[in-house]
Amino acid sequence: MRAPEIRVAVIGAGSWGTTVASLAAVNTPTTLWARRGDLVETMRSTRENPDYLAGFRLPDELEVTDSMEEAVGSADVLVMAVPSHGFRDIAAEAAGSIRPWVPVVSLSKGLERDTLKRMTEIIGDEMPGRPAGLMTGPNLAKEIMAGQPAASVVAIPDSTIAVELQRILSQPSLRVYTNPDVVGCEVAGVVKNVIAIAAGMIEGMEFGDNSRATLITRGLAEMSRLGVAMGGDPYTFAGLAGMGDLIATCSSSQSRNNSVGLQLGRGKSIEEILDSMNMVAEGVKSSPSVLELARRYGVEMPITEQVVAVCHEGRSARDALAAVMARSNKSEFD
Ligand SMILES: NC(=O)C1=CN([C@@H]2O[C@H](COP(=O)(O)OP(=O)(O)OC[C@H]3O[C@@H](n4cnc5c(N)ncnc54)[C@H](O)[C@@H]3O)[C@@H](O)[C@H]2O)C=CC1
Ligand SMILES: O=C(CO)COP(=O)(O)O
Repeated sequence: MRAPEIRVAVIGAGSWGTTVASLAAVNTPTTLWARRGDLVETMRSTRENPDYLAGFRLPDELEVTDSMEEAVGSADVLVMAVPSHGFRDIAAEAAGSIRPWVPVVSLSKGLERDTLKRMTEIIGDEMPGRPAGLMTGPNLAKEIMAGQPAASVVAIPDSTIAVELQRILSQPSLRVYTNPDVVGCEVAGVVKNVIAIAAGMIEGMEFGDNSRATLITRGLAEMSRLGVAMGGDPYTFAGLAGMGDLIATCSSSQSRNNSVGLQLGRGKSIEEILDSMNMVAEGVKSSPSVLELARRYGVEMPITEQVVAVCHEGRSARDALAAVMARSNKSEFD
């Protein structure tokens, strides 16, 4: 049953923003904001987002606009679906229209390049005083849009808001769990993209299941080390936001991060790969920021180190693999 009292605005009409707006629209009045007026016109007339989700019908209830004031001015919940590199500018723009009490939920799995800030920290800077949280988990947009069974996590400190967001975003095919650990969930979403690039490289070099399982497990160790050092709950990394999303992204040919890694593993240059994509692979830009955080918090992240070397310093995937394999002997839990 619809709950007309809560109005949702989703800012950013890429594949994930369009998907989450479509989920919410079935439960409650929802407006999707896109930067480009031509895309808004196309979505209105065809009920499809051909640039990012071709072939999927948008629910009739979903409203679309390119007016920030129209989308945000009357919203009771603001969902930010903009990639991390544009997040602050768009948050600042939305801040001009948002009402003072409205919770803000980030969907983005990246860090701000120069400040190393998480998206909820940017929300705190640009829209101070609003409750800030995120939605994350193993959620490849097209599978969610297709109604395949899956689960997500909503992380926000206020449990009343968390339960309301859970209600608005849930579907018969999507179970939404709550988790109060904002830092852990957010760090997990960022680091899994970096590890997924490495998983793609493994596949691109034509290694098999043992190699991928090793990479995922050691990637989880890196993610947990950094997340716990930053104040996250260790259990978060064994959950949907951590292990769940890591497995999905490291195993899926639909993942953009995995696909970048696959092509790197086959010997393509990073410039060539990025030039051919109209979508965002957050791990490329956030890997140096993750490494800087690791140094700041005094934790080792050897896989991340190699992803940075391949994506930004011209190292080959084979040399990167050789470097991690040649590390000194360790205990599994060091
Ligand atoms: N696609 C997916 O399956 C999932 C994506 N995410 C995260 O959601 C965030 C958004 O990604 P997608 O929706 O996949 O995007 P996308 O890759 O499908 O499309 C990019 C979107 O970002 C917009 N954009 C690009 N540069 C921008 C800028 N400088 N300022 C404002 N907008 C800009 C484009 O207009 C477009 O709407 C990312 O952080 C991603 O990690 C999270 C979960 C699932
Ligand atoms: O975050 C995602 C799945 O949970 C999407 O991953 P990619 O950005 O690599 O496509």
